[in-house]
Amino acid sequence: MSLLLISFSFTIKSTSIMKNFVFLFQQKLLSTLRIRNFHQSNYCRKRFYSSRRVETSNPNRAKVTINTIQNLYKNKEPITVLTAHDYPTGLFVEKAGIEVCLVGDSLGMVALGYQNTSPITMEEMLHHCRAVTRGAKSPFLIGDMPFGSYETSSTDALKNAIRFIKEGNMEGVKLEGGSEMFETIQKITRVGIPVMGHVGLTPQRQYSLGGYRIQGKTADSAKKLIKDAKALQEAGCFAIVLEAVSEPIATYTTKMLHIPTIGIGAGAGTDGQVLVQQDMLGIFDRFMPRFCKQYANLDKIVTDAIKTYREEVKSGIFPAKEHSYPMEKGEYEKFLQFINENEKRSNK
Ligand SMILES: Nc1nc(=O)c2c([nH]1)NC[C@@H]1CN(c3ccc(C(=O)N[C@@H](CCC(=O)O)C(=O)O)cc3)CN21
Ligand SMILES: CC(C)C(=O)C(=O)O
Repeated sequence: MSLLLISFSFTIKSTSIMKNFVFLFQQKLLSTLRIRNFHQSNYCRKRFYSSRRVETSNPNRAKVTINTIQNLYKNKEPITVLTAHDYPTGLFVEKAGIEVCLVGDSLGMVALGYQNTSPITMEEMLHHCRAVTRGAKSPFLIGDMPFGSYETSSTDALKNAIRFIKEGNMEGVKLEGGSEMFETIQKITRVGIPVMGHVGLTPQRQYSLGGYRIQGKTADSAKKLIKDAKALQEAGCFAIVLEAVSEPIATYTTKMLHIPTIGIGAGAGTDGQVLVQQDMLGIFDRFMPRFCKQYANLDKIVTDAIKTYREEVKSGIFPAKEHSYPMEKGEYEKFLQFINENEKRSNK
């Protein structure tokens, strides 16, 4: 028995010695690999990537979750939302510290040039959602359900909402409409997909609204808006966009609800604000709603830069020496000699 115990403890010891040995070996291997990787990456950068690297992520930002949004709301801190439609615009949202990134269907107009938001498809939206998430890592990500993807039945809506999560890498969806969307919103939120409601000016219904018209200007229209907002809250929305709504009614709705309202053209009384990125940067040529503040005139900056490039190519200023690649020393002479000899041979 004791012999058995001794041999048993010896086996344990020897396996633990073996384990230690393997561990040390792994550590050594890892450190060598790390050094190799370090050399390799430096080597790659120097030898193969002559382009300059730029900052691609924001390590100082914590991930924004639905809890962060609820905390902002509780603490009465305004919630900032901005649209993005691809990698660079997603990266701008990331770097500027915006809390919620909305891949809005307005991208159909501002990025794809459609006349309105009606034609954009699920496939187009998902393609843009994926691109945005490569740039916007920290913000809470909301995908906008396109016209026709959620109205036909609550099952269709749920299927498409799930596609936004699985194929678009989104964390929630937004859909337009009021009390008539109750069942649909319930169905989506019950499987754990956060839904952002959207009332007031609902651009997907522009034909029945008679165009992009401000809502909640009359008592009757205000009554309907309030009823709709309440229904969205009851259905389980975590927030509601109030678009182009008269300021008093947007403020009233905000006070009435216990979920945050995100305004666009709804005045200063909402819990957060959302703008279309191209509008506030001055790169959308079609219209500029009164509610939008233009924080930059990128159209002019970009067009001027491209004009200068064109002029410099025409006049020979670009490319300069620093934009060109030299050959290795003495190699061009060698090359010329080869050409000369070849010519002599073919002339014979
Ligand atoms: N680039 C862009 N920005 C947006 O804000 C936006 C889109 N696209 N596409 C979808 C909807 C359409 N939106 C719009 C478009 C125009 C007006 C507009 O011109 N409104 C008039 C007031 C009209 C009235 O008095 O009823 C204005 O002068 O602001 C408003 C909202 C908002 N959304
Ligand atoms: C304007 C915002 C709220 C939107 O719905 C969009 O960008 O499509």
